[in-house]
Amino acid sequence: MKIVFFGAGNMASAIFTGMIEKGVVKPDDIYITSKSNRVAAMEFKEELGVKVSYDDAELCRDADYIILASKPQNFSDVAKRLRPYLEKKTKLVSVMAGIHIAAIQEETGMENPVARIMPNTNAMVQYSVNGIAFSDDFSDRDELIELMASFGKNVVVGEEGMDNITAATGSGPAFLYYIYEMYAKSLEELGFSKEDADKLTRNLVIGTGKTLAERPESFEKLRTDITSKAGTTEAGLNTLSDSTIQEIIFATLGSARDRSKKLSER
Ligand SMILES: NC(=O)C1=CN([C@@H]2O[C@H](COP(=O)(O)OP(=O)(O)OC[C@H]3O[C@@H](n4cnc5c(N)ncnc54)[C@H](OP(=O)(O)O)[C@@H]3O)[C@@H](O)[C@H]2O)C=CC1
Ligand SMILES: O=C(O)[C@@H]1CCC=N1
Repeated sequence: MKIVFFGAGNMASAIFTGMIEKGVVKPDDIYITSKSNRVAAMEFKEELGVKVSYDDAELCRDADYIILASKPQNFSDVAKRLRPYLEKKTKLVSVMAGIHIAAIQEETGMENPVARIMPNTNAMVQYSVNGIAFSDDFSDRDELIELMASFGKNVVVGEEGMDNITAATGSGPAFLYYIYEMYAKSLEELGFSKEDADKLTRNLVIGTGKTLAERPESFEKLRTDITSKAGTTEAGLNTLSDSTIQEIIFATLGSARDRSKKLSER
């Protein structure tokens, strides 16, 4: 198997590190290339044993998958690198937000099979949530689904579902980090030192995440288990649910989804 990453940034490295750590591909099967940051690429070569190349003919030769992992605005440059050498049998897998399958086929000029995937940075700890949408001619879908299962849980959607997935779980970790940031800031306001506020918030989140991983009960049940009649949790929740938190979250996801749609207007 030969998997080539065009882009070796946050998302690409989260994916190939996840795949290698789970052992579904050998480091030797992975080629990476970047635009200009050769130092970062060489560090991955040293740490993980992946291959680094800037020879586009070598990269494209006999590739099973080419992963498009640049920013959407750099895609035209990537397509320019691919066009002279891309082979018809190679499947393209795009991580880029908001670029449609048809646009990828048009820019690369070959109409290769394309899958759009939308993971998140939790791929680094093998806990991504991945949306996947396939072009009609994409064969052997299970192989890609299995590769992606090495770094997260998969949800196959139609291409029209990708804008929502991008908002919900692609950008999702950033929304949650922002909430944790505000939680820690509030702990500082209560009087904790910055260091303790960070430690308390971080471990609260880790512990809650581990509980969710182990207990299948609904969010509501887990919440009510903690809420004593006329106790502290109830008092806090009365304030939390009085405010417009669901509306704020819904509006946040809506803005992210709309931006994903806008990015696809090329
Ligand atoms: N970050 C996230 O949480 C998520 C990101 N995505 C998507 O993943 C994609 C990448 O994002 P992210 O990893 O954060 O971005 P980064 O900026 O971290 O990485 C972008 C990479 O693309 C490389 N690149 C740019 N131009 C070219 C080129 N012409 N040829 C080859 N490589 C090139 C860059 O190389 P160099 O460093 O040399 O410039 C860099 O390695 C985006 O399209 C984004 O929509 C999807 C899900 C989640
Ligand atoms: O912010 C972005 O556009 C990308 C897509 C999802 C997460 N990061």
